[in-house]
Parts: sequence; structure tokens; C-alpha cells
Amino acid sequence: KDVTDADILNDAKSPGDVVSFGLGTQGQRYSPSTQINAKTVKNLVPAWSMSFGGEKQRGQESQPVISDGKMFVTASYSRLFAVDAKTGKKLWKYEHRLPDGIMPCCDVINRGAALYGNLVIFATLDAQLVALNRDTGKVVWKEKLGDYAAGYSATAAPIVAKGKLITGISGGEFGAVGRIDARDPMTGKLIWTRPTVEGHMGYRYEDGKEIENGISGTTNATWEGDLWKTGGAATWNGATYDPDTNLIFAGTGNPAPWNSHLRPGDNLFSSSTVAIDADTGKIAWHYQNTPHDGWDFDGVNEFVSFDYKDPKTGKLLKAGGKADRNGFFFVNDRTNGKLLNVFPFVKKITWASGYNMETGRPNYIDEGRPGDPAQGADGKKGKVVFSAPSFLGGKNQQQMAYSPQTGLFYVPANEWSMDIWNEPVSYKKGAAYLGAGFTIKALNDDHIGVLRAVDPATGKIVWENKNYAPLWGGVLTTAGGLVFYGTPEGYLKGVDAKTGKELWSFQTGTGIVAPPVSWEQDGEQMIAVTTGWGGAVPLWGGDVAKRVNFLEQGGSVWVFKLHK
Ligand SMILES: O=C(O)c1cc(C(=O)O)c2c(n1)C(=O)C(=O)c1cc(C(=O)O)[nH]c1-2
Ligand SMILES: [Ca+2]
Repeated sequence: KDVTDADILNDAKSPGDVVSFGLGTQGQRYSPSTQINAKTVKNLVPAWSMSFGGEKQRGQESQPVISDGKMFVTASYSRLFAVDAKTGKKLWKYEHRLPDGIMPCCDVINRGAALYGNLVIFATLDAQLVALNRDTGKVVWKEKLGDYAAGYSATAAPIVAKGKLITGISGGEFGAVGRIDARDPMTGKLIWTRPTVEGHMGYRYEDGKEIENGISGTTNATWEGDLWKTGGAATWNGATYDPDTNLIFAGTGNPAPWNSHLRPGDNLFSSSTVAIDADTGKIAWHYQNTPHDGWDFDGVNEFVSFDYKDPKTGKLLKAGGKADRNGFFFVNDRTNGKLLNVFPFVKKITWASGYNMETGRPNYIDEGRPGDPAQGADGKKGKVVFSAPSFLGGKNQQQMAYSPQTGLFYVPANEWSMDIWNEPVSYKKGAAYLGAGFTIKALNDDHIGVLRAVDPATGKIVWENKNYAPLWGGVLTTAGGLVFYGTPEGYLKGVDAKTGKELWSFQTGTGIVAPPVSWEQDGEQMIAVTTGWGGAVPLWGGDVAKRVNFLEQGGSVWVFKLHK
């Protein structure tokens, strides 16, 4: 059965399949199924498990998609598996041939595939897009997204918005320039492209003709000199799409280099939410979460559409929520970007004291910015500052969930800090472009990770569940009143959505850094999660990663259903 635009638009409401990243392109990760609930969840048992095998057992961040009784799941090293969703029997496997010399910053991960027509489409670490026939696994088309030798890579799951395949790009640590592309999903042909660094021109294509779609090369007012040419703002965690406004919401990463003294100005559109018209590729609005970012506070976190009841007027507004890597939770009007509410979702923030609601800009704490090496004693190292959150963020790639039933966001947060300092650096193709050094540190002995249920109107943390190691997997919430999430310690947990009380857990044998999903297979509600420890924490976390140094790496899909 082909996947249609209607299937995708209806994904959040149709329990029989999961045909988009986010369980609906708005990204709420809310399943309408109720069979598994507070009463029955204790009877949840494994239905099947399938191993990705081989020696390629690195971080597994993939969200499976399921349609017509088949599951499609990507795995580390740019592999994709098709599996019988009922039994776990492998149907076929695609292994992309990765060249030597790829430069992913943060492990050999992938976050998932998109479904459209009879195709399954995913992005590879060497910055290509591959579309496979979903029945045979044969390549139907391939397109290049960027030059891997210049540091481009791709890790995000594509989505389909009104018949267009929407993709992001990685490479912010190498001075790659972020952008969102829209393509014909059946052919891979480019429809429009929208760079996310001011100064770069966007284009759309009509009958083979190239037509400009905004932000000319002369409006790079928020950058000095030629810095915009290698400005970062990678769209490395993909995008969400809201059919109500016909807008694509892309979070953008750090400006390059990290050392902010080398690039005066706001450095648009880095560390922002950028809303893009799905038809034209024009920027409808932008909101910069961290102007002039100096901490690698990539603002790539997902912007999740929801109905927001304004506490002052009682009016229901079309809004979006974003738990930013910088430690603040943002509620923006999704029709125009206006800041409606903002509050911290982690306990310690050292770089800003809050936001000015009129201007939407942060109130910086000046001492929180790492110093200028030019002002340092030897001219090679700037003043070291203590910063919270750490650059790995109050939240990172792990996707939150929103329940329209409880009105709460479920945020997989982390409480940690870093010592950070700046160093001189200049751009060199294919070389790391940071100009900074760091050491990550825990803030508390008993936990780094903390799953928080957050009320977007009051900013109140309604409940929280602490976790010893950093949380790095996404969250699922269900109409059965549950929240599911995985931990690096290997547990998949089911907790009460109203109280956080743990009702069920299962040890999967390796760390979980991926978001669970739910669907109904032949009348039975299933929960699936990809397992396999990895991602940025073991690579960059230093001492913090030792909190789970007993773990074996892995690579499997686990599926659960109720015992009868
Ligand atoms: O700026 C970028 O292009 C970029 C890309 C990625 C990526 O593609 O995974 C990460 C980051 N930055 C990053 O800063 C980061 O902390 C990070 C963590 C992870 C992960 O999957 O565990 N990816 C990335
Ligand atoms: Ca980054």
C-alpha cells in the first residue's frame, strides 16, 4: 500500500501506522492508542527483537516507521532494514557504501527514514539522500546533499510536507552552511532550497528555471566580512511541518566557529527557529533563541506545534514549543514567531538571566561568555568560564513529546556544566572550525538526566524523574495516559503521564538513545524502540560518559505488546 499525503497528514490520528518522524509532522509524538494504559502496562512483554548485527554497533538513534505491516528502521553506518512488523523477520537490508574521510561530528548515527509512495527515503553520513523501493530494497534514486570532504554530513530523518521531501544538513563544526531543501520525493528533483545563514540566496525551481526566493547576498548585516560564507547554522536535527500554517519549522545549529569573538553580530539565522513557507521556500519568520551564540547552543531542537491557552486572555493560540539546548523552554506564536512565553527547564543557567518579552532577546550575563583569546595573557587562550548548561545542552537531539490530553510537554533534559575557553582558529576546508576547548562536568552526584513534565503556560515542572546518566533518547506519550522513554542504562520505562510514577520497565541490554513509537498491528497495540548506546555523549562527554562505562554497545529493535 502506497503512503499518500493524506496518510502523512493523518498520521497523528491513525493508530494503524507510523508514517512520519514525530508520529505526525507536527512532532507531538502522541499516540492515540489506549490499549496499553496505566492498568494494563504491567502486562507489557517483548513481542520480538531484531539485531542489526555485524561490528557496526554504534549509537542507534533511529525512530522506526511502520506501514502496511512492515517496519523500516535505519541503523548506524547508514544502513536501513525492512522488517515484518508482526514477527520481526528481516525482509531486506540496504547497506550504504560510506567513503573514507567522512567527518560526522557526533558518532555514526542516523535518526530515521521517511515513507512516501512505494519509497523509503533516508539521508546518509556522506551527505547523500537515498530512496529505496520499499518492497525490494532496490535503489530508485540518489541525490547529493553536500560535499563530505568539506565536512558536510547528514543525520536527521527527512519528513514529507504536502508532497515535498524536506531535509536538513549537518556540518556546523566544520563551517558547513545549513539549509532546508524541498524535493519531489518520487524523483529526488529539487523544488526549492533555503540556506539558513543570512547572506546566502535561496532558490526555487520551475520548469528547470532557477528563481530567487529571498535573502540576497547583500543583506548579511549580522555578520562581518566573509564569515557568513562558512557560517554554520546546520539544520542537523531536521524539521517539523504544520499543515495549519503551511510552515516548515527548522531549528538551526551553532554559528561557526564556536569562538564568538571572531564573529561579531547576531549571526542570523544561527541558533534559531526558522519558519519556511512550504510552497515557496521563503522564510516567513524567524526567532533567534541565542543571538551571537558563544557556547555551541545549537537551537536545532524540534519546534512542536500545539494549541496554547494564553493565561492572560484565555484565548487558544496556534503556538509551538521548543526546549532549547540553551536551557530555556520557548513558546512562540507559530503564525508569526512572536514570543509568548519563555522559562528555564533546567535548574542552572549561567549565560542569561531570562528574556525581554518585548524584544524577545536574552538578558545576557556578561561573565558567562568565554573570553577573547586576544585579551588573554598569551593571546592563545581566552578566559575559562564555568557554563551551564554544557554545550551538550539542556536538551540535545532527543525529541520531546506533547500530550494534548494532559497539556504537558515531556522533556528529556540534562543538568550538567562545562569549563569552556576560546582559542584562535581560521577556516580550513575539511578541518574542525571551533576555536574553543571544553571539559564537561556533572552538577549533581545522583543525576544528570531528568525527564520533566512541563506546563507550557506556567513554566511549572509538574513532575520529574531523575536519571543517573544523561538522557539521550526521545519520548513517546499516549492517549492511554502513559509516557515511554529509554535510558542509557538500558531501560525502557513506562510512567504515568500525570504523575511520573514508574509503572513498567524493561532492561534491553544496551543503552537507549532513540525515541519509542507505538502503533496497532492486527488489533494489538505495539511499542517499539531502537537500542544501542552511542551518540555524542561517549565521544565528547569525558568523565560524564563514565556513568555508563559498564555498558556494551549494541544495535537492535525491540518490540513489545500486552501478554494475553
Ligand atoms: O552543528 C552540527 O552540524 C551538528 C551536527 C550533529 C549531528 O549531525 O548529529 C550534532 C551536533 N552538531 C552537535 O553539536 C551535537 O551536540 C550533537 C549530538 C548528536 C548526537 O546525535 O548525539 N549529534 C550532534
Ligand atoms: Ca553543533
